[in-house]
Amino acid sequence: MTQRMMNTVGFHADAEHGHGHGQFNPYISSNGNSNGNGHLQEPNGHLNGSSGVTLTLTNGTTNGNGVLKPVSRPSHDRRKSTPMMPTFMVSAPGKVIVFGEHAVVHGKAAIAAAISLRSYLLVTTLSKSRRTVTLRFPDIDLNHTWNIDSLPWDTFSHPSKKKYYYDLVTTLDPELVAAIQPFLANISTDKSPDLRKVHQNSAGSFLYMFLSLGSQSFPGCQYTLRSTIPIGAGLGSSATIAVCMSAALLLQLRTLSGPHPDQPADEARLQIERINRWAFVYEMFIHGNPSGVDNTVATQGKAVEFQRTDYNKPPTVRPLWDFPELPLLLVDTKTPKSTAFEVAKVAKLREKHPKLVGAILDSVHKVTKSSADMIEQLDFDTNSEESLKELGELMTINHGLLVSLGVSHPRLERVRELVDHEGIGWTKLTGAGGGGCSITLLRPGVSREKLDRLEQRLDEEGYEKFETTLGGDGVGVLWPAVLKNGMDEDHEGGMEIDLDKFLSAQGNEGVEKLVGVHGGVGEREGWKFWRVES
Ligand SMILES: Nc1ncnc2c1ncn2[C@@H]1O[C@H](COP(=O)(O)OP(=O)(O)O)[C@@H](O)[C@H]1O
Ligand SMILES: C[C@@](O)(CCOP(=O)(O)O)CC(=O)O
Repeated sequence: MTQRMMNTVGFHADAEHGHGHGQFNPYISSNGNSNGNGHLQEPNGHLNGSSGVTLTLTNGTTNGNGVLKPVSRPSHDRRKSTPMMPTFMVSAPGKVIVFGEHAVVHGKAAIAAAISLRSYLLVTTLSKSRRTVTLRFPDIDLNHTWNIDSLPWDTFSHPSKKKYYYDLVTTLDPELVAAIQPFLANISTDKSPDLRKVHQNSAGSFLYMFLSLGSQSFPGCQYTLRSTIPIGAGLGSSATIAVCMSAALLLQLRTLSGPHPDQPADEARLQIERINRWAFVYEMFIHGNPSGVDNTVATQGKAVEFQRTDYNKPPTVRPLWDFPELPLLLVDTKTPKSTAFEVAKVAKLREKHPKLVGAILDSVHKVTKSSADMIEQLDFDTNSEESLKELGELMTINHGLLVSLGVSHPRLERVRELVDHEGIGWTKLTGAGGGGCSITLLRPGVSREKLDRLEQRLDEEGYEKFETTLGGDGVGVLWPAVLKNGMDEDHEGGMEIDLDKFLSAQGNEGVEKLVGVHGGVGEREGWKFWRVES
């Protein structure tokens, strides 16, 4: 029988959610109206922007579990101070592109699936008197603090520039990018030029989003990120950070409803859409010309067919609910690459040979569409050699087309060669190429001996093998940051995740054990997700 991943990951009856600590509710203010979708409207009929939301929500109180409850007050009341937000956490998954990378940047279709490796962002609100915002990204040795009041709010809030949380932003405004530059100048001056550039890029993406969405009244806070995804390996690490940051800021601004157990799928979809839109802005700053597929999968999770034909419009995203649990081997070449560089290389090649490269991109598109059709056929069976062979052949073709676009790497070709030599399966690069990761669809019934031999060779040659499942949940929220993790629990059976614990968790295992969405034992109580699967 065909094994379908959707049965194995992340699906629980709603009744299991919403108990324990911190459940979100749509926040309807006393003077704001709901538009029927649980979204706030200003009296003038417009949806609130970030500043509007801050205003209308300052009358919320918590129920002791960090759940905000709307409280009515007459409109002439003095504005009261916002109760301090509990420390909370957001998380987003990495991805593999199964078909269609690079072609997707040029308007063709791609299929991508979420993986179980994830990024985790802890958001700590500071006391009212501390007017600073800090990025703490220990994985890349970045720790930088700005004074909130010194940031260029005037430039970003000018009526000709101001953007709201519901806006679709498809290009970066050069004037706003320029306004940020002075605030990047003194970052990591003691680090190597390359690392400094990475830090400035991360910080720039953050500031662009923070200044676009926030306002000067934003509380002081610290954003601490840890990730179990290898950086720059083609598994969408940057998109996970983009999604975590977007979700965190939108939650801080209280512009999101949910996630909560009885949330209608349509409403959940809208929240996901909003998070995704701002994650795309972050990605634009990091990569220049992203397709949006990475942030879409990191937000929505599961597996999707994605296509963006017009960059001024949202992409077409078709969830592949029945995406099969493919027997995949994920190999990291441990060769760093730059997505921006590889994407620019293909664009240059296309400029030089428009017809030829156009034909290659069209072929990739056809491969992607054929594989989507194949996967969705009822008789596709992950235990059948025939089904896997058909899909595997499409992977081989896709890889060949990527080679002809010039984005493979000798280390990727070496994996393919080793796999082909043993007749173990079908291999293609995944992500931007130029290094990074490959995926191999394993042929059923391959002997353990052959697999061991391959693993030994890969090990000897400095490759790293990852075990991951495909199609897990998208962006998740832990509000407040309290978890049952079998460690040092309090009398209520939960453990507060504080900054020190988070920073001192040892390696990927330590992070997973402390805060992991799954923690190795299925979905954990506490983490909540926007459910869009209907
Ligand atoms: N754990 C992390 N902590 C901080 N920043 C990260 C982390 N992982 C990724 N990034 C950011 O994402 C960039 C890598 O993105 P990219 O080149 O697209 O690789 P990937 O293929 O993994 O997405 C890094 O340069 C950094 O800016
Ligand atoms: C090459 C591309 O299709 C995927 C890049 O993925 P990654 O950054 O290598 O994880 C670019 C994009 O879709 O924006």
